[in-house]
Amino acid sequence: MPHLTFQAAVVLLDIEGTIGSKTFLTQVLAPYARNHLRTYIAQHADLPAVAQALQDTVALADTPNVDAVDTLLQWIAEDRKAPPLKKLQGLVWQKGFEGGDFQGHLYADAVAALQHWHAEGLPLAIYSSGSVQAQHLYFAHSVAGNLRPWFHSHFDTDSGAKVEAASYLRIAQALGQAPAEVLFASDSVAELQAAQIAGLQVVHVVREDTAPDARFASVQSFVELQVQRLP
Ligand SMILES: CSCCC(=O)C(=O)COP(=O)(O)O
Ligand SMILES: [Mg+2]
Repeated sequence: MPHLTFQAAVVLLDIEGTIGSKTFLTQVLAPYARNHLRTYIAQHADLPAVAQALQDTVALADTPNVDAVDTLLQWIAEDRKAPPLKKLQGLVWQKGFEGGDFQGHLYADAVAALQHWHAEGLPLAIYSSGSVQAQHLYFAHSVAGNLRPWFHSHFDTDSGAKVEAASYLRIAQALGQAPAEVLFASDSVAELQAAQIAGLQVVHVVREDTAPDARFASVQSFVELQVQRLP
């Protein structure tokens, strides 16, 4: 039974730890990227997106003069949400998603809530560190089938870092909504703090591997959350 009710014009959702499990990223997607990254880059170095990501990796690297691929592999090991890594991961994962090696993980309660909100005409948007291209793959090849039509918009760190309030203001503007009319759901307290500073409504999603935080209204499952659509 729902015990938390919000009124919103758009629901903006984080992926990892919120609607999908963290372990899918750490146990499935990250190892796949680790195993295929070097070969992928060698075969696609002429693609502008790959060349740009390599250039950005060198610019962001903590240690100068280290091979860009070694830096990227180190970032995978640390689960670093570095934008050039996330862009490259999306490209590397394409074959795995399209070939059926894995499907985007989604919690059953999240699928039910997304389906319900979509059927009610409530626009749904995603804001993830995963690139928009990777998000498209994730939902086109999810455990619940092709859910891409359910989503109105996708945002990644091209809109700014997820821990900066300005990013949420940009997203609200892109959605054509006042910040207060957007509800943001995430497992990350730092993200919720940034979104709240920007004026969004926020809800903390506390899954099995997330520490609760008394500062935020929270749910353990989307079954507990009701969203009434603002006109
Ligand atoms: C959609 S790509 C897979 C998820 C991913 O790479 C990621 O970094 C998820 O981060 P989030 O901001 O959704 O917690
Ligand atoms: Mg997350």
